[in-house]
Amino acid sequence: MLELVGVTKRYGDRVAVDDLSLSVGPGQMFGFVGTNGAGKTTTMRILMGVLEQDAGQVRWNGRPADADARRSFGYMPEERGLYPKMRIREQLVYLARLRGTARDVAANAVEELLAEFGLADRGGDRVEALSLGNQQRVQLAAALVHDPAFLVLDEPFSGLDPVGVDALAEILAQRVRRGVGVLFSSHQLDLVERLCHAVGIIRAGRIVATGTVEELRKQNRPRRYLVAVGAGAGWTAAVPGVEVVAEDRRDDSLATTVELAATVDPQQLLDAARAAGPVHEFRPLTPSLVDLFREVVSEDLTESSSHTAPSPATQEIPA
Ligand SMILES: Nc1ncnc2c1ncn2[C@@H]1O[C@H](COP(=O)(O)OP(=O)(O)OP(=O)(O)O)[C@@H](O)[C@H]1O
Repeated sequence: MLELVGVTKRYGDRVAVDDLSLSVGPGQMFGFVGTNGAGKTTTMRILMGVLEQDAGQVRWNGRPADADARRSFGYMPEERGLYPKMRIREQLVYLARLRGTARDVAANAVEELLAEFGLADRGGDRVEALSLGNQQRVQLAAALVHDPAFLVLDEPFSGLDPVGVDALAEILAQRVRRGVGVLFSSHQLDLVERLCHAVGIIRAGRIVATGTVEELRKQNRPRRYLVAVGAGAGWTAAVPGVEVVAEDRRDDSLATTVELAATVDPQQLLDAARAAGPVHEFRPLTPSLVDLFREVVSEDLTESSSHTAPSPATQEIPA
């Protein structure tokens, strides 16, 4: 189990990570999402010991994470870090050896990984001879080469084509099935929603929502329904606590998106719709992670910016 407890990091006056806590269990895939400059990379660097936090703690299996613990982690840093002139096979063996893997074990692991990543015939090439997407695969292989117990991946899917995304997702899923915990950042929210057991949304250095996507949907969120009725507008007035969010005129009906107050039973809404005219469609609207993300990152921006000390030259603008 990996835990961050109350981690805070400042760069001068700027609070990049603010009292951040999260945990990722064994065999859990955790998606770390947030707007540009929200603090994801800083958090991951602290997790790996590349940066030191000003307050808080990184814990691994119930104890403060030390160098040994971190050696058992696999890391794909934002700045990447392959040697462009070095041959791929040689480089991966070297990185595994740095992490304490015996030479023959490393050599076998590298051959397996090259095959897994579809690079079996490129092992003798220099990194710089590969396409960017393939360099990315080698970078991921480098994070996996010492059979890590935990993976920290900064934007591992960026730059991969859809086939590469699926291949990497499967490689990670295999590790997860073997009990490896994975924390990765991504701006590809559809992918995060598809792959992750849990997500954490970070805004201005703080976790503003965390849990499964299903849990995030339920957290204090008004329920929305789409109702298409062969009648004019205004029928929703019959049910107190129903607010019309959008209306869309169709050939045979008016499709109304409504938000229900907690007191409203959706059956009342259906009854009112049927009383108004023939009901062509009636369904709850499930927000995607993109919808949830937009909601939580756009809430209370005035409050979120108040704990940073903005400098006009460097201030990030939340999306
Ligand atoms: N070395 C540094 N010196 C000063 N400020 C920094 C430094 N590194 C990061 N920051 C600031 O800390 C904040 C968090 O940055 P960080 O790179 O962790 O965000 P991020 O969520 O990874 O963003 P992105 O999605 O764009 O990669 C930003 O405001 C950034 O400008």
